[in-house]
Amino acid sequence: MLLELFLLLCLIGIFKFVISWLVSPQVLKLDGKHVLITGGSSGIGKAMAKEAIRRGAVVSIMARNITKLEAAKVDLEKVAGNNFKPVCIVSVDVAGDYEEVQKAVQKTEDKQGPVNMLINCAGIGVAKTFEDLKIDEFKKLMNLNYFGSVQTTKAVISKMKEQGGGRIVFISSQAGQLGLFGYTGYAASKFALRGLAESLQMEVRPYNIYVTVAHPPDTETPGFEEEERNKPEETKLISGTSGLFKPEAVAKQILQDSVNGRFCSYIGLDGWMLANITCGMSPVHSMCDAIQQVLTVSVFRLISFFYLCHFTRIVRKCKAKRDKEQKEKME
Ligand SMILES: NC(=O)C1=CN([C@@H]2O[C@H](COP(=O)(O)OP(=O)(O)OC[C@H]3O[C@@H](n4cnc5c(N)ncnc54)[C@H](OP(=O)(O)O)[C@@H]3O)[C@@H](O)[C@H]2O)C=CC1
Ligand SMILES: CCCCCCCCCCCCCCCC(=O)[C@@H](N)CO
Repeated sequence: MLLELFLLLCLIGIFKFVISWLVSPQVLKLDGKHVLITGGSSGIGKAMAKEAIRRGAVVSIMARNITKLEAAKVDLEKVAGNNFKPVCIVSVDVAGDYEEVQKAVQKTEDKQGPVNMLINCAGIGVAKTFEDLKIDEFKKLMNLNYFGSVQTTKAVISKMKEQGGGRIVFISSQAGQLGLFGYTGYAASKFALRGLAESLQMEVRPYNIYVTVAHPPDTETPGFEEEERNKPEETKLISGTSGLFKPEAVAKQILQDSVNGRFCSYIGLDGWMLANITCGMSPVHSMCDAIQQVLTVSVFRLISFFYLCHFTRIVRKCKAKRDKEQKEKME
């Protein structure tokens, strides 16, 4: 009995030691730090810019449309109140020419100093069946959602290493954790970010740089409204299980997770389950997270069968409904 207790204590000790060695990020104080946000003129990116300003950061935003950028600048500068710091705006296509992206990043650094936190939020959601998605749409999704993030990250990483630390955030999606109806192009582009982020994290950890991949559910943004217009019924119903969130709540969570140096950022109950079930071999943030993952993976896998059953039924029902409608039309 005593020996068993001793062995158990030893095991806990070793576990604790391993985890503490795996990660020990310090919380990054955003006050006075330069936060650069791609896609910062709308939706989640704009909400993140607001949250960063509230925390005292110096903010730059990049997007293509200059009118939207200027309008966002006015809105964002109101948030700061007495603590006014001008927001730097730069118009650039993050999925375009790499030299242009480099120049754009340089412009923000000339004004606001070296980037302490990069948030890759420029992206687009397109929901269509595999058959309906055009090859050009597949390419556009990968080009913007994946390569866009590669380009801006590449443009900041060397200086961030030299500075001795920082944060990189990739905005993926819950559709970057599981594939679902309508997202053959979109989910692939978001899954790609995870491979990039895991590999990059291993490379840059010795430089005190922490990478975060955020997996938001449906969020009420202009981009989401646009995506909803011709979204298949199946995608709407399946995504709907995770609910619809406010950009402010999503942004707050992601920023908090990034300053804490967490690899995975999620929100909501489904988000929590998905984060645990898809943890794979991603970096672990704390003892608490490690225990949660070890204990919940198999239970959540079991629960996932019920979700999958539910999704299969949705797909079958929608097909039956469509077949019936088509038959009625023919008659
Ligand atoms: N809303 C949702 O339900 C969810 C969204 N996400 C992800 O969050 C991110 C933001 O989404 P959301 O806030 O809804 O999107 P919005 O459409 O509201 O905002 C997108 C932003 O990205 C900018 N942008 C788009 N294309 C480019 C480009 N080529 N170069 C530079 N900037 C660009 C847009 O400005 P401009 O057009 O002027 O360039 C805009 O500022 C996306 O990556 C999306 O996939 C993830 C999960 C859920
Ligand atoms: C234990 C198992 C738990 C399983 C939970 C499953 C929940 C699945 C919901 C998937 C939602 C996908 C939303 C994508 C939103 C998005 O990225 C677009 N709106 C972008 O515009």
